[in-house]
Amino acid sequence: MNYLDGLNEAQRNAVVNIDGPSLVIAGAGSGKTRVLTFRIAHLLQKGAKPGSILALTFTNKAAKEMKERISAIVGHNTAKYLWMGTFHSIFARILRTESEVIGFPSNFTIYDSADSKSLIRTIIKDMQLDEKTYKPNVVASRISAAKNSLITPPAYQKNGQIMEYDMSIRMPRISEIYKEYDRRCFLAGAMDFDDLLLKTNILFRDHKEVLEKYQKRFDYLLVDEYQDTNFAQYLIVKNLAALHHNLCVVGDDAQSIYSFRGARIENILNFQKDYPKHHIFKLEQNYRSTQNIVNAANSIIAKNKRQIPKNVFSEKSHGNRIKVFSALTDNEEGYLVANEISETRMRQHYHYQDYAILYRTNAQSRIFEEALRKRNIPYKIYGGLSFYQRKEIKDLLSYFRLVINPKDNEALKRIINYPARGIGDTTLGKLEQAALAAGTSIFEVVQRSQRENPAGLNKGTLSKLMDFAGIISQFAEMAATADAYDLAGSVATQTGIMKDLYRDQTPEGRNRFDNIQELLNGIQEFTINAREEGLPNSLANYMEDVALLTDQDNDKDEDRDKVTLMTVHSSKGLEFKNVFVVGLEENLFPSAPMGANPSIESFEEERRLFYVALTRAEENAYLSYAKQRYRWGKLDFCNPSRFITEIDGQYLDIPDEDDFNFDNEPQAARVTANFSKPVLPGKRPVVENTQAISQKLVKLREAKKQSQTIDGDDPRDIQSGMMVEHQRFGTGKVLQVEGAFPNLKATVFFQNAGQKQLLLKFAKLRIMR
Ligand SMILES: Nc1ncnc2c1ncn2[C@@H]1O[C@H](COP(=O)(O)OP(=O)(O)OP(=O)(O)O)[C@@H](O)[C@H]1O
Ligand SMILES: [Mg+2]
Repeated sequence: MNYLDGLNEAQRNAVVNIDGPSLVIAGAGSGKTRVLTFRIAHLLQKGAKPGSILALTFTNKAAKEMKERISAIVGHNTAKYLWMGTFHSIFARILRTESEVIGFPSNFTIYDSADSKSLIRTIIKDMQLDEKTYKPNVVASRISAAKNSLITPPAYQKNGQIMEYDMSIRMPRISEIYKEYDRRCFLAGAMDFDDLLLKTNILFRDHKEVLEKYQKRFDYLLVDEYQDTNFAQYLIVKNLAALHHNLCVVGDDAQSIYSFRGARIENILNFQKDYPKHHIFKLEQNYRSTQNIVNAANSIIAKNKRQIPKNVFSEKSHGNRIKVFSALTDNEEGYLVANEISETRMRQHYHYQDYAILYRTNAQSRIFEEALRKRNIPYKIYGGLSFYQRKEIKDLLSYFRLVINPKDNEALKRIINYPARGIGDTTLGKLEQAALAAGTSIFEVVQRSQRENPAGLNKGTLSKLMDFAGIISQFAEMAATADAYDLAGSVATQTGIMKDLYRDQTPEGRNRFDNIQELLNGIQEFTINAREEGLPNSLANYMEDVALLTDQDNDKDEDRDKVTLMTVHSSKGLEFKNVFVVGLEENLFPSAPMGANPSIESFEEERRLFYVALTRAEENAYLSYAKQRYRWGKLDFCNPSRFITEIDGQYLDIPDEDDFNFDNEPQAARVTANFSKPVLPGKRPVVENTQAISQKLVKLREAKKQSQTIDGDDPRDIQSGMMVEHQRFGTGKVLQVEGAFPNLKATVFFQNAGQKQLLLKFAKLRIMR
């Protein structure tokens, strides 16, 4: 079959018109990524060289899948030469080749966000600022935002608006921290994630010959998820495409969800201005989801003011309505979801991998993990603390980093005394200060110590430092010839890390040991694969892959048939047969408005995020919320999210439908009307109004539940010490009853479900006599 047969007419047009700038703008699931994939295959069929095509995707996984599909059409030996990956991985690769002209070694380290924060914290301390005022997280995100807008330290200092803002948040010295941070990264031969884009821009700006080389190399540029590019990315693409103008971008303004990381929806809106001679392609048919899901998603995104009008329809079956789960507690929400997975999997022969649970914040995963574990449902989590961020893994990786780039100060600080070799914090502090004073790296000072002793250390310490420098140098020598696996294995054993972990026979200790084994297995696999592909297989090459992993990327083969747990942000571009969008409560999703005057933009972004979540579903979508939830260590009473009420009621399956009163919609309409008006300073009509409505809904439902009092005993009869039975949690003992009727609250310890706080009027407890 010809590959073009797998496309509809609009898609085919977008694939075969290969010359000049093209914009493919279309709703979720309409085949944008497919068009991009087939367009590349088509270019290759028309004789373009694979090495002249650059495709930028949002995750490495997306790039890999795209490459596999293209391989299936044109053959692996052609496809393997394509330049395909995330912005960060592609430009890291280019920087490795070109970095020397901007003063960085080609083996520069990529600092992850933990390294960046740790360095920022050190600088705050060295500047004798208070960490309570200068919160490292806030400083880090200010620096990151500046970099994504291509604002260098000198420009930062000169920018009145920025400086004023920093004053207003009482951190007037962020500009100095930024400057020092930049200097120390440079001394350490390190770039953080944002630098990969910033330094590429600097490279192209200051070295026209380098820019020209890549402009000539890439005849064709393609970008997926263009709506989430930031200014730094936008400018790189614009510069690279300036010679041939063969730039094809695909995106959906309704799915722009990364403004907090500097993404600019304008990039897609301005494409037409930037390239007056462009072609525009609109795709309208959604191939992913049932009609019910597509219609529901359309009904909610229509409420956003700022958008390019789009028509999206599905010709798949009508499908089921979207089920809404209303849970009493966050624990019950977990239970309901796990239960539904078990039941539908059995009944409809789904696999575990056909399910995804999507939440707004990583912290919500725990409840679902517990619920799934109780039912023996296998799952995998994306994001959060990844495998590579675990202490033992980071320790070993820090050795690798130091061996590859001895200037890497953050790595050195982590392992100079691990395993313990008697080099204390005071010594390290002295070394670091000596390095800063001399404008060099800590390792350099360590090496010089024997001759010059610049840090003024005693003999015993000096000899320990020499031993340390000796091992690192020995590995560095080995690195010149050894492959990744041999070198990694030597480091793990000869440093004593393996022995140290082996000695700890507690379950956690064994777990750590296993993790290191797992890491080494991964390195072995990398080494073998690279050798088979004829690609470089040094430890430096392996580390490059690890440094550039994104949230979606830590997928392993053994993870195949598992339920997926991830944030909505990381679900972008993916699809699952069954999707649970959970935690749909005001102030959670949509998240709590920021600052005193929440902007319309930020609400609209939350709505786009919800649109992304809903449109991941192919066959069934579920929405759930809890009325009580533990957040920040205390029990909160929650209102259902406005997003539930904003969906046209005909697409929903709500347990007690009349509570939500969709046929009679003046209230919901009022919410929308207010929503589109600017929010006046000091007034928050949007928030108050919806909350009032949500509260009303909850009250209506509560009243109804009370009038039904199924089975449960009168809450007033329940006393501490009694054995009680709960419909779902089973048998438990009442530990405490507090509050006044009708709002009596009990703490109950359930044999199988653990300790729970329950509002007795909902809990329907039966006293066991
Ligand atoms: N013409 C077609 N025939 C059959 N299946 C198609 C066709 N076009 C797209 N699909 C399928 O529809 C699904 C959605 O396509 P794709 O992921 O490319 O959409 P998208 O527009 O990139 O979505 P998103 O906005 O979520 O990134 C995929 O499973 C894809 O294979
Ligand atoms: Mg896509």
